[in-house]
Amino acid sequence: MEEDKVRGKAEASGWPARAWRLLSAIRSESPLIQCITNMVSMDLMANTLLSAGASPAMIHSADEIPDFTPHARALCVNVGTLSADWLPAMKLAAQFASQSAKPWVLDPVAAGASGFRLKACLELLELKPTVIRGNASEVIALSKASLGPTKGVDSSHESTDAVEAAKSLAQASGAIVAVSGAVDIVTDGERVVGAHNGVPMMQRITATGCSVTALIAAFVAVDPLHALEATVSALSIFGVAGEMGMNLAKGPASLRMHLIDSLYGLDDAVVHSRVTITSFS
Ligand SMILES: Nc1ncnc2c1ncn2[C@@H]1O[C@H](COP(=O)(O)OP(=O)(O)OP(=O)(O)O)[C@@H](O)[C@H]1O
Ligand SMILES: Cc1ncsc1CCO
Ligand SMILES: [Mg+2]
Repeated sequence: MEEDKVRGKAEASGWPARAWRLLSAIRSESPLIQCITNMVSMDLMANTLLSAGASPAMIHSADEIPDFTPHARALCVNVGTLSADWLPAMKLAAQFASQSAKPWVLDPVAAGASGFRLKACLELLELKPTVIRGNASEVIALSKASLGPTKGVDSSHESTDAVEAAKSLAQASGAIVAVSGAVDIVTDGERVVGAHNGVPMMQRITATGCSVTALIAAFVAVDPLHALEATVSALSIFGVAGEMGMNLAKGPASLRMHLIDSLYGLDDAVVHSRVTITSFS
């Protein structure tokens, strides 16, 4: 009943139509998305982008960035398996994106887990990401610029614990900040919007967070002037794919497969009936 009310409110706001329009734009335009990401996530991230209709390229060598990055419609930078030799390429690609006013999205994986990682994330923040997407612990660590109680790449907090941290990070950085969790929170520092889709089993598949960050890059690529709306749409669509996939899954491994199939097969009717996005302020 409560859920019906939330869905009704979301429907009235036009979010499902917007999410469907953006997914359709990705399918028709097939934007090229450059991903510099961790080694765990490469496969799921590339397959997530392909199943949504985008064109992924996992190109991370600094030697290639001057030639390649100008051709990408958006860039995704993820520090999950960071080492000192990868950081300069991440920065170079972010600089190219920023200079050419192309959207780029930062995933600050385990930002509070070590001083090296936190410093790297803070340096990347200086290069003005369009969107930052992390779990609650990552957003809290980045917002406070301090090491945190950490379970490594997994969150020790709920997304709703990180609303104030997300708002202050958005204000300080100028980026849209997204916090994934049971409710995905998205803010520009003033407005706060939530996407209520997804299933808890998505946390049991490694790199679903990384993959939705890349999906955000694809959504922002097709609507760069509305980064908040594109970000929350991507999170909701990925969550809907998880919900549809869960209907067929027996556990995390089959959910991984069915989530990708469901993302590929999403249609107007499913998007309109399931996308649940509400404003918090
Ligand atoms: N309790 C939950 N209920 C519904 N969906 C969830 C829940 N927790 C996470 N999700 C969804 O799972 C996806 C991954 O979010 P999560 O917060 O686990 O990212 P993450 O910690 O960065 O993951 P990773 O580092 O493995 O990539 C998001 O799409 C999010 O909406
Ligand atoms: C498990 C893991 N370790 C470093 S990155 C990564 C993928 C999820 O963030
Ligand atoms: Mg993550």
